[in-house]
Amino acid sequence: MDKAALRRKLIDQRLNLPDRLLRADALQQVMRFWLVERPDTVIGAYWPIKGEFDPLPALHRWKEDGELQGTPQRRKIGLPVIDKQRKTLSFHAWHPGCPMEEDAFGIPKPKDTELLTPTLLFVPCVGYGAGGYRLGYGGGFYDRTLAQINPRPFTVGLGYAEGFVDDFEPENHDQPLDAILNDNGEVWPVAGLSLR
Ligand SMILES: Nc1nc2c(c(=O)[nH]1)N(C=O)[C@@H](CNc1ccc(C(=O)N[C@@H](CCC(=O)O)C(=O)O)cc1)CN2
Ligand SMILES: Nc1ncnc2c1ncn2[C@@H]1O[C@H](COP(=O)(O)OP(=O)(O)OP(=O)(O)O)[C@@H](O)[C@H]1O
Repeated sequence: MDKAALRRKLIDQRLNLPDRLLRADALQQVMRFWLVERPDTVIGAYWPIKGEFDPLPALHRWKEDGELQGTPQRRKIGLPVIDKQRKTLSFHAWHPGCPMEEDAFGIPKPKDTELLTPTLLFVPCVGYGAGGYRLGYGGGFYDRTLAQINPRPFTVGLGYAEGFVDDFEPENHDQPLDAILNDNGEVWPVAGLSLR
């Protein structure tokens, strides 16, 4: 199957997931437990489209949990803003109810908020495979951004279990993710397997 057809199949399957609410709930739980071990105070995420898992409720709670730490911690959430010339992403502060506008793809993005430097990025996956490789919508935005960004944030793919592609073949420009979480838990890196 070519990449475009695989993309269509996976998006269609995701839009028609019968038990998406249960799965979304499970993945939010997985995210929240996973985040407990992390030192980050600035996290980049995304505004969900096309049946993507919504990471924002769990992140908003993570942000509020920051205030409850022994020493209260100011935590920030960023959403992607497309740089049209460079075809890369930058991340701008978001909080519920903050002013938004639509980007070139009709996706809401924060309007004129602070530019952030996330140390952790949650990356939406249409599909994903062994080795932390992911399939996106084909814009190459994350690949291009990750190829240039310095220092590189820790990257964590998010997707439902259905998005796993058994025989996914990465291309040269594909940037592998450091971890992948789905509704069953952390599925990459695989415990006991160390390639890097
Ligand atoms: N929620 C979310 N926001 C995101 C991304 C993402 O993957 N998810 N992006 C991650 O990069 C960037 C936007 N990238 C996008 C790239 C293409 C399309 C899109 O709709 N493309 C057309 C044509 C695709 C094709 O040529 O096959 C389409 O799907 O109809 C949407 C967003 C930034 N924001
Ligand atoms: N580092 C890079 N520099 C220049 N072009 C790149 C780079 N990485 C990827 N591209 C280009 O981006 C295009 C799309 O790549 P690909 O199909 O892997 O996107 P994707 O990962 O599905 O999309 P996205 O990252 O936007 O979700 C490819 O044609 C590729 O040539």
